[in-house]
Amino acid sequence: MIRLLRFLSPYKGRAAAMLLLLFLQVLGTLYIPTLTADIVNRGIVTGDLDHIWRVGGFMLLAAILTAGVSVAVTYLTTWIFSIMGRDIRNALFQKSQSLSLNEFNRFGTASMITRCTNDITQIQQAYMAAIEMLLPAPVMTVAGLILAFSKDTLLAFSIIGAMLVVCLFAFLVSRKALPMFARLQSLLDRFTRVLRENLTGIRVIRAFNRSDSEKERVDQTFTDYAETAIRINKIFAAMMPVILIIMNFCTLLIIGAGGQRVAAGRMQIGDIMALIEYAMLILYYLIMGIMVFMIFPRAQSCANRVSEVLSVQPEAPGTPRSHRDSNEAASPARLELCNVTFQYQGAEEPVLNNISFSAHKGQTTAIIGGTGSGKSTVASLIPRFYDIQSGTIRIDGRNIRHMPKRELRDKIGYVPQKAFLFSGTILDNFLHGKKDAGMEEIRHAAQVAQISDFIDSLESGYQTCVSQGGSNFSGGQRQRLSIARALVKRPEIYIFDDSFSALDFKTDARLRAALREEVRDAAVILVAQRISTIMDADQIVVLDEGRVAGTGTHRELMESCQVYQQIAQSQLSEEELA
Ligand SMILES: Nc1ncnc2c1ncn2[C@@H]1O[C@H](COP(=O)(O)OP(=O)(O)OP(=O)(O)O)[C@@H](O)[C@H]1O
Repeated sequence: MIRLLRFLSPYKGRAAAMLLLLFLQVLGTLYIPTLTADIVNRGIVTGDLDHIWRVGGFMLLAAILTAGVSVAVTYLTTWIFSIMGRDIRNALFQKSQSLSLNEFNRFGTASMITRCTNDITQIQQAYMAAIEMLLPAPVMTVAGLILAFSKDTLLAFSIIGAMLVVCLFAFLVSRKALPMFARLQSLLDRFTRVLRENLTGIRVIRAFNRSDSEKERVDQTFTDYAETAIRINKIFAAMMPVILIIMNFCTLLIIGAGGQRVAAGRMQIGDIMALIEYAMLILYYLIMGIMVFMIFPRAQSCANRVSEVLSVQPEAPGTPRSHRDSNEAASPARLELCNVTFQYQGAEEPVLNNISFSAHKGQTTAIIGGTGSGKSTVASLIPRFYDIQSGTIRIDGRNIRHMPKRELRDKIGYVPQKAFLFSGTILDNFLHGKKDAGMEEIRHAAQVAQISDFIDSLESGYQTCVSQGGSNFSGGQRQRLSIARALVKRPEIYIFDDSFSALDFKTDARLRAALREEVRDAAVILVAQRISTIMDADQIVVLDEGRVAGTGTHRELMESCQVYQQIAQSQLSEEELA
């Protein structure tokens, strides 16, 4: 919690004003009982009406001012911590964008969503409660006790006695409640994860007739969360009557003992009223302070989870350099992979071993291989979604580790295996490729991607709404829209990660023909499963269990590479093979 206070620094002035006003609010709150005692002792008891009016008017003014100050404190507290929450969320989001996929996977999407939403809300609420309830507590207690002692020593000690009983009781309650708060947070993570899985995987669940068992699983998650929350609330529900009994008992004690002292002439009646109010204020703030202490561990565990993400040092960030090193010789290749070895975090062995190939401007380099041979992994290493363990990847002779990620990714148009569209309009999705793209460029990209006829046939054309993830389009349409989005960007390197798989053969062929013209200045990396998609490529890299089994053209590989021959034989007819 302390570490996150750095997010307050831009609002130091307002925070200082808030603390000053809070102090004034406490003073005002304590001043009113003193005036009450004065009215009773010197006005009511002596029948001095003037004194009652004078002090009563003053008391009204003090009450109005204190109320005004308290509104200002609440306003400032809410403003500061809402803005602070926004800033933490922004920082967390930006951090999550800068993490490598390895680092991101360590937290998981569901947990990242909980950290960005609920965790920060918990932190905000804890800070606000601390300001409004915890901070005034010591001032209120010390000042209240001083005032109580100034009225009567014995009765002031009875207030201290009540405070000790409240503290002991709160200690016993907190021992039970604190572990439950920690459990509640991890249950919330599970809750988000299961819910997300069920909502995104709804089709699979229905197709496999798993609705009932999934319903049970979701229900169990909700129940676990609800039961823990109910157990916590029960503890608090039981706590409140006990605390009220302690407060009432303290009031009775003050009235009983105070009455005897008034009868003995050692105390005035108004002092009893003041003492009761001091006792109530002290006990109220003490209880509120204790409550805040109880919600603090939960907020602390949320703050730890947020800080954990914020403090991640980017994995082997490399040193951005604007120029080539002396050992980074100018290379004719646009993209070069030299002895690249890569292992996923937590995996037992590397998925790629000593991969080397070069891709040239104006040429298509295809990557083919069996499922799980590492094709998509190669594609994801080029934009540095993951960092390699050994070897080098160069673009125009520059090691990609020495390039700022933004510069690197500006050079790349990446079309992922699973086409992903953002919610918004078709046009918005194209503009993701290039913010300032004109309509001409966009139409041209759509034509090359063989999707312009389809868009034109839609009633709202480029303004057609895209649902979350692009679910209102077919797989093939989503793929072509994703390809068009990459084309709008006009990058130096295109990476198509099995992005033609959902297209029929005719569209696939037409798209590749149009693409050849379009990408003359760029290097194209084309990952595919279908041999017909890559047969015409200038160069084909064959992967087998994370190693290069052969490199060459279709004709060369048909003669020299056994793995390629097997793939070709399984897919092509006798005629095509001949
Ligand atoms: N995030 C990950 N963490 C751990 N292992 C992974 C991860 N992603 C992929 N793998 C493993 O790496 C290997 C290569 O996967 P990759 O997706 O690159 O294969 P592929 O050749 O593209 O397969 P396909 O054609 O089926 O898409 C697989 O064995 C896979 O299990």
